[in-house]
Amino acid sequence: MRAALDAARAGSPTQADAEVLFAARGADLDELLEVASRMRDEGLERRGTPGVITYSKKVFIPVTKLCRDRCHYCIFVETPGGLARNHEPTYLSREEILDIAREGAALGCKEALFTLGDRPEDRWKQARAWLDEHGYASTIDYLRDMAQAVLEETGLLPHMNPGVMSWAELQTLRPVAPSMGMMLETTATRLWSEKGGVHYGSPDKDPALRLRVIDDAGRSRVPFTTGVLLGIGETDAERAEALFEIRRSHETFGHVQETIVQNFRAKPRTAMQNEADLALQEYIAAVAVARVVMGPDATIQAPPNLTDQQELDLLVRAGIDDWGGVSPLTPDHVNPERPWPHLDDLATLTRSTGYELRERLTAHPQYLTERDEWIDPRVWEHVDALVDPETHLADESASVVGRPWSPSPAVAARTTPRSHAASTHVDPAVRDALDAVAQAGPELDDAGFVALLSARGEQLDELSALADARRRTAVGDAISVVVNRNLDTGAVIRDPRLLESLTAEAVELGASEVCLQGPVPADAPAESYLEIPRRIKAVAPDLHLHAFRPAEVLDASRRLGLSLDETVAALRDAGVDTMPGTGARILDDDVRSLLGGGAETTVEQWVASITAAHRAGVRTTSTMVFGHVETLAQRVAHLRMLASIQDRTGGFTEFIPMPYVPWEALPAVAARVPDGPSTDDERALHAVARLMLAGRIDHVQAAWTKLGTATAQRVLVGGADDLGGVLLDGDVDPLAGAEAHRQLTLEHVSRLAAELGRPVRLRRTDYSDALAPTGRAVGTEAA
Ligand SMILES: O=c1nc2n(C[C@H](O)[C@H](O)[C@H](O)CO)c3cc(O)ccc3cc-2c(=O)[nH]1
Ligand SMILES: C[C@H]1O[C@@H](n2cnc3c(N)ncnc32)[C@H](O)[C@@H]1O
Ligand code: MET
Ligand code: SF4
Repeated sequence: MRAALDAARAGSPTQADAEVLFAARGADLDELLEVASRMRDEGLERRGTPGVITYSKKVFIPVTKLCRDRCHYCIFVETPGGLARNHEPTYLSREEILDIAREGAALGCKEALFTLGDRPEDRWKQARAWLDEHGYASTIDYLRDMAQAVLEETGLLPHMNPGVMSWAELQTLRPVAPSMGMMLETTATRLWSEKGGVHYGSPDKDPALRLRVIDDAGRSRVPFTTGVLLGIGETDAERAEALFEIRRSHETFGHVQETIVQNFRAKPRTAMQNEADLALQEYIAAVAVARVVMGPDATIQAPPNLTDQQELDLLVRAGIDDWGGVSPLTPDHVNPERPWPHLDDLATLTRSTGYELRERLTAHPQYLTERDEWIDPRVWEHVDALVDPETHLADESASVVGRPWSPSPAVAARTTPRSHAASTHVDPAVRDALDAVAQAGPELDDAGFVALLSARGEQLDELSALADARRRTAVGDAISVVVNRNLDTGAVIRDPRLLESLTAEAVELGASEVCLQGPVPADAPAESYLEIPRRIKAVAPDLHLHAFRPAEVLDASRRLGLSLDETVAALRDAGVDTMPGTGARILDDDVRSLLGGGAETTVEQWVASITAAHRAGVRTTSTMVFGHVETLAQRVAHLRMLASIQDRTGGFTEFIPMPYVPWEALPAVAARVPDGPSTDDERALHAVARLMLAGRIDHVQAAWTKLGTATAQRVLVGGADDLGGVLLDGDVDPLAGAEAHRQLTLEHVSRLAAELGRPVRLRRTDYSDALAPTGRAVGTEAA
């Protein structure tokens, strides 16, 4: 205990320290509280809000109480029979939802908390029937529509808490909600997998699945609320593990805006009705442990209705800086027997502990100051209307009224007033380059293109518009997409039957392409490079095979003892149709060695294998990874090099700009370069690529797995024309592809295009038209 307290004081408790600290009592607990308090104060000081404890004035909207899970502690969940007995609806109607939100707005509430059961349509035919009757494919689709209605009709900001969300569902909800959340609850898998555990029989409570949702929210740049639920059968070691998992995800993605430490309250009529509530000392210690694990810059939230009022001061001593959502109107439907304290009482109580109660918005200040990255442009205007521009907390005097919601992120971004400085920022070099490129197109000199890459504000909008016009002339208005699946070369070699079943499934799902990623492992025969394509073609002769990057072509050439030309010809004859031109990074050897730690192919090698492919009649994509250590001039030089290869070979099908993503980089690189490029940078690069490559490479792809779908849409109206592949996961082995879990459905693609007022074109890998797939799963998302 002594060592653990010292480690906490020094700001570096290990997971083992944390485990010990949960048991602090008496003088040890006093010391822990003091350390946690000090840490919280240090963080508040750094954020410029010393002595402030926040809350969000909210209404609670229980959209549906049906749920496919059956958590033993939950009193919120209902069966269709139970709903009928209570005269409660299957889903709250649009009018019921708007009534709650309107009444909340009148009381000054600024958050609409949508909390509901997980995917009820998968378990209850009544839920499925209700959605069908109202024209919704899923609960999540209904939720998106209702959040949009709340924004338009009332101005409240939605916070989404619908349980487990897929990557695509996160993308679906992001345009209507500045923040979302899902409690991790616990990492104790046994509570889920073993009979008798509180999560037994609840598919959405698999800790591995929940951790993936939390990570996916980070990848999607969604300000995210999560936390632990204590007292449901977990041990101190498991509590420590859960907190460290939340910390790990936040250290990777930077998105955990608050960590809730929620104490289980025993409920009547649940399987756990006879379990004791968590003892006060134990709970207080756990809150303090959460603070010392998450650190001074984190927000630690404890709900003020789950602890008795006369004991709330202990939570403040334990290091919280937030009370979460508090409602002057609606009950906490998850804990309906525990009313929230009156806001005046909460303010008085907070003041008596030496702190000031202040209202915040559903997204926390640090995410609102970087709204381009964290907040979808479609809710900027709604957020701007309620935020205090100094503190980025709530403007408590703002009037909460509905505002129009534009389906297009590009339109929303253009029409939301920018700060004065941003919109009037005029760079004379950019002005000259814009004028020149409008005349000269790709003939503009390098310095001109470098200037364009730094365009911002209205000048960036002008650049995007120029590129958009050039795109329209080159390829028309359709947004193209290919139905494909990724396969990991190593995975299909390790399991000898996987390749055939994944290929057959791809055909059945309606894919026109499979893409093999990664090298043949060193301990497998080099001939696998030829055998895998042959086996794929034996199962599916019409499937397009997109396989082997330059790094793999080089590896195959070395191991097969063939020249590059011979290698490519052999791969082609074995069934390879086209090759991914990935691994180009920035075509500059200094930059490459900085990024790859020496393991990277050289520029010469990359170019040699690409041009060998082109000579053999095998077309390739071309790529770039930007926004790390390279200069703007190096970006321009990279594009020039691709253009000159294309002038010689004509072998590139498209250009795919990929923003640098720190969490996919080598740890040493991520430590050096902790952030990816800004959205402005991404828009400028796509526009410049379109202008520089005009007449040479017709297609510029929006890499949605890396950009996120909102930024993908913005670059699709700023030079790009293609969405790449939908990346089906399938059911046989959903983890078989490198970008597993990040899949688009064709429905989702249609919606993204429709929001931009553009048609979709299904293409094959070579950009010829593809037949509409008849596959069973392309239109719907695998659950
Ligand atoms: O009233 C409640 N609000 C809950 N909230 C909402 C929370 O009070 C606020 O809405 C957030 O702090 C955002 O402002 C949650 C939000 C999440 O993202 C995840 C879990 C919860 C849990 C609860 C809860 O049990 N009761
Ligand atoms: C909204 C959040 O509330 C938590 N939750 C659900 N039931 C209870 C309960 N009886 N006591 C405390 N928290 C609960 C879950 O973790 C859920 O994610
Ligand atoms: N069902 C979701 C979950 O458990 C939402 C909160 S519980 C009512 O995460
Ligand atoms: S806690 Fe959430 S997932 Fe579990 S039964 Fe209740 S509503 Fe469903």
